[in-house]
Amino acid sequence: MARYELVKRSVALITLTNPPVNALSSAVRHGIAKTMERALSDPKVTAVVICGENGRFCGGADIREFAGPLRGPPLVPLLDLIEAGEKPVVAAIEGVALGGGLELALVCHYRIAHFKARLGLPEVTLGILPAAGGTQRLPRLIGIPAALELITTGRHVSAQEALKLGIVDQVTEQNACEVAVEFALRAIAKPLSSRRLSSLTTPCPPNLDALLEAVTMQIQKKARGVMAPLACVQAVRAAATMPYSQGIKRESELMATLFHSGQARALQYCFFAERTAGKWTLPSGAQWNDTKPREIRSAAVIGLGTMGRGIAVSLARVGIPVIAVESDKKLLETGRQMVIGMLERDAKRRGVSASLNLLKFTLSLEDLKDVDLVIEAVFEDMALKKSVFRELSKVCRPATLLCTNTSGLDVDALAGVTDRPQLVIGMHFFSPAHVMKLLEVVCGPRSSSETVATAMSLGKRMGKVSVAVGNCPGFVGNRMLKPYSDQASFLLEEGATPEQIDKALEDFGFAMGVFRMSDLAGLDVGWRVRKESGLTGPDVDPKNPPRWRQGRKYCPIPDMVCEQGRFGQKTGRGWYVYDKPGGTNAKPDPLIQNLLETYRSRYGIKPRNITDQEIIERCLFALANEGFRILEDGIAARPEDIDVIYLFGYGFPRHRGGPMFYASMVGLQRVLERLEHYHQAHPDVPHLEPSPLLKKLVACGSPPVQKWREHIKTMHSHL
Ligand SMILES: CC(C)(COP(=O)(O)OP(=O)(O)OC[C@H]1O[C@@H](n2cnc3c(N)ncnc32)[C@H](O)[C@@H]1OP(=O)(O)O)[C@@H](O)C(=O)NCCC(=O)NCCSC(=O)/C=C/CCCCCCCCCCCCC(=O)O
Repeated sequence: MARYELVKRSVALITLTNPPVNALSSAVRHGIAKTMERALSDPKVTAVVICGENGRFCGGADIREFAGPLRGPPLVPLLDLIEAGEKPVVAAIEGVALGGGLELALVCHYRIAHFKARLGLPEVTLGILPAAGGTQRLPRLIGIPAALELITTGRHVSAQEALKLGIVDQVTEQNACEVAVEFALRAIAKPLSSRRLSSLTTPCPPNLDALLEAVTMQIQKKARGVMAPLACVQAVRAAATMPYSQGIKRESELMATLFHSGQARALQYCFFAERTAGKWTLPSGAQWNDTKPREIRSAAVIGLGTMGRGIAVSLARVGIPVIAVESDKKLLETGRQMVIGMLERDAKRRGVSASLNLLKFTLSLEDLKDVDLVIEAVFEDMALKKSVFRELSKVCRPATLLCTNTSGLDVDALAGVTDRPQLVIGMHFFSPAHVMKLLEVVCGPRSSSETVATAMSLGKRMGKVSVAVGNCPGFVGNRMLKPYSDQASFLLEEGATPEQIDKALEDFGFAMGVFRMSDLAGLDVGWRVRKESGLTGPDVDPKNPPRWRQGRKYCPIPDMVCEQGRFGQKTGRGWYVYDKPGGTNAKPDPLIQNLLETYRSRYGIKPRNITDQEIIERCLFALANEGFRILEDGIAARPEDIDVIYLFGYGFPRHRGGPMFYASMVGLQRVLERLEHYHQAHPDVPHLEPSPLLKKLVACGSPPVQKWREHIKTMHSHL
């Protein structure tokens, strides 16, 4: 796990060999300990270079080991030993030096980085802190403000920024290993004491307390309830106020508070879930690693509304020529200006030039005859979409992939009007499409494996986290949203207020509660969908009981809010009132309070006191309950896929792991009991009846989330 060679007759070259990222597993730590001992004790060796195999220095501690008992040599004494050695040690950083990888580099006396390398201490994103001396050595090297920023955010820096900050000594465009060996030979005669970071005094700003206080407040505002960044601040404070020997103890105490925490487990689960989500499998057996995607050299986007614009920008900025189509001249011109503006701003932010030459705008679908792939992003109306797909089927060459950006309509019905149903697939982007990372790739029953592979690979190329899902109304994300927001509406009926529900959800960790989020998205969107599905509006039979639709209890309060022209932020009024249309400062509105009181008295509902616990349980357990049904129906292949969709598309707090992981952390038995309790208390409220899969998992002893698949794999898959 660490190779040893003698190069240039006197330099010991130690190569970490644990592909793909040379993580510091127990075996690698053993390897480092053994090879370092050999290098330090061999009189022929005058200097040491440490590098990583396959052009990657080291991706840090082996995160998979955190779940089990800790074995092998502990990192801190091993790293202290390297730093204390009397022979110069040079880190040759290629690829990445992250977490424990950077901490390893920090105990080397010199650091040479390849110009493409990235460095950072991302432990905070895994719910822990850089506990191999990183919180003590980095501040000593680059000062408190810069170290605090890197450690509390986990941000990666480029080699060039690392050089400016003083993290590395040299950046090279050549082979970093060879440069490091030459560097090591020159370092032999130089004294090492000033290169041992643990022996340095941390350069301290005069306003240390104020700085730490400001950063703490910033963290509390941005990452409410998240523990790791706050522990990082305390560890950095120790670097500023204590000698290394005490600081490292404080670092380890703080690590002990985080290491086994639910937040650390959730965040580490998210890390792996995100990577698992890209590994799709179809019922045919075709999967991500045996199906070659087609190369997409050109694309088209139909419709330049909010979604279409964002999609066009997402394609063009990764170098794909895009033809954008609108139905009339005025809309085309507005869309053109918007797309160009967005692309220019995006390029400016990234410090690159805007690829405007890749864009073409047209009114004619005929211009799409030669493109490799089309993404339809017209109004969410089945008849309109069908007419577009019929037309595309006529004008595009037979091999063109036809994708729809519907947020919930039947992808197979669209495939059915084309001459190539196997090349039709859903690509459900989230708004704003050039910003949001999530892409639901909706596989119809007739989508070919090559089509799935191509859509998934295009998503990755656009920097999206792509998840393959099956075809059903609302797919995964929007299907689950309904039980969640329905519970919130029923809670309003029963006595809660929008601000109380939002506060409970925001205290749980959501950036915005369900009502603030609806105000942001626009209440008219859901109203239109409800009208189209006959839940409200003129199509409802007047003899229908007012709070009953399609055989279920129905809460009409959201419709009543819309009937008053309150469409959310854009109209200055929705569930809240705003200082102006488009304003963002949400204030509770007495008119909504009146509306709720009038409604309750009209239907003889006696408002009751609703606790935050009930809000969280009813909204989130109903959400997860629908997730279990989605797994049963084979619409999502694994709970990880659902969680990734909720993390990246719906702002589910990452430190809670996603709705399915959260349910497993609460305990499936408890979730089942609470759903049964609420279902008994409110038998007519939909979505509270526990799903068969939840009951089955509890009956099987509540296996961990990674094992649920074993209990559902025999079920029918729509994927
Ligand atoms: C940028 C990357 C490195 C590479 O990205 P990319 O090229 O896109 O590749 P990926 O798809 O992401 O990854 C490829 C596969 O590699 C797996 N992987 C990646 N990194 C790791 C890792 N660090 N460990 C394990 N596995 C890893 C990944 O899952 C992929 O696998 P697969 O192909 O899907 O199967 C990118 O991967 C990346 O960003 N990686 C993570 C970098 C990171 O976050 N590093 C920090 C890790 S944590 C760390 O280093 C901590 C250091 C402190 C050490 C503390 C020691 C423990 C002390 C314990 C104290 C306990 C107190 C207890 C108290 C008590 O019990 O009493």
